[in-house]
Amino acid sequence: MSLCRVYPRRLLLPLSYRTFASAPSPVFAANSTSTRTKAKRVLAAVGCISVGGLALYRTMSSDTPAPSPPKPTFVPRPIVICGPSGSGKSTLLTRLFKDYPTEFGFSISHTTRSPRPGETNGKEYHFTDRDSMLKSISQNEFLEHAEFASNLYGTSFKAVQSVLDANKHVILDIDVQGVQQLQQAIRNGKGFTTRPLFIFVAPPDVGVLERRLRGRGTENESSLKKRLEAATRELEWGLGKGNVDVVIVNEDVDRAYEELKRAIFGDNKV
Ligand SMILES: Nc1ncnc2c1ncn2[C@@H]1O[C@H](COP(=O)(O)OP(=O)(O)OP(=O)(O)O)[C@@H](O)[C@H]1O
Repeated sequence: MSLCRVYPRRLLLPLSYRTFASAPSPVFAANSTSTRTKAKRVLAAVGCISVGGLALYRTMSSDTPAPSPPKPTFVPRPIVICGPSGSGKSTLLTRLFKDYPTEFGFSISHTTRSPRPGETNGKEYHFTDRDSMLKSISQNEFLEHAEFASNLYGTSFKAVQSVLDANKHVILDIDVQGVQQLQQAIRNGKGFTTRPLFIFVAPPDVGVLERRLRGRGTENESSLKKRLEAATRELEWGLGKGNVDVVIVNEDVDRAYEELKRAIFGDNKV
């Protein structure tokens, strides 16, 4: 289903680098009653209404007070950032959260990987063990989950909800497998609906990616190899036509950050 058939143009965010040729339909999966209930809460909070199994973003009503400048104005919408490990997602998001502390909230993923030096449980990730995570997944507590470099990663409904409860636009930093899973569920049209903005952050090339990952000093040779192998597949997918809404090539970080803001705010960025 074409995105533009579902959404009147005025409801779409301004995007740079649009690749809408086969953009996923804006349907959000929920596969159990309890999951559907949670999904309903999530969707209600992001300002979506369900129309015939599809979602339309609620526009600002006329009595909604206009945001006072210089704050950016944009339709509330989940933002999904993905891209190879080391491409610079965290670097860009750290800037965004610093510059817009009240607008955005990070959906804190769960992972079974060990914390890196400086990471705190409940801040960068909810660090957990495989058995607990598998149990939660089987109880439909996760919006998406995937295995990457021998560790599980996932986004719980609760993590998304807690950002929405704080009245912030939710940002998900998830790996490509998680995005593919989310998009597949969306295409299956199982139930409740929302359509995130999908942004792919790419390195200039894999050689640069390797140097950055080595420079970060967080990987051993084995995990580095897995990340680089995955990167090749992920790049093929991310740069493929229509898989995401926006591609940002992070060569110069300042320029990449400008592109990120343009993708999110259009021309309304401060
Ligand atoms: N444009 C850039 N130029 C040079 N170095 C960069 C640039 N962007 C990011 N880096 C550096 O590259 C390394 C990887 O960046 P970052 O940790 O943000 O990647 P990531 O995509 O969040 O990785 P992961 O998915 O593994 O968390 C960091 O050391 C960061 O400082």
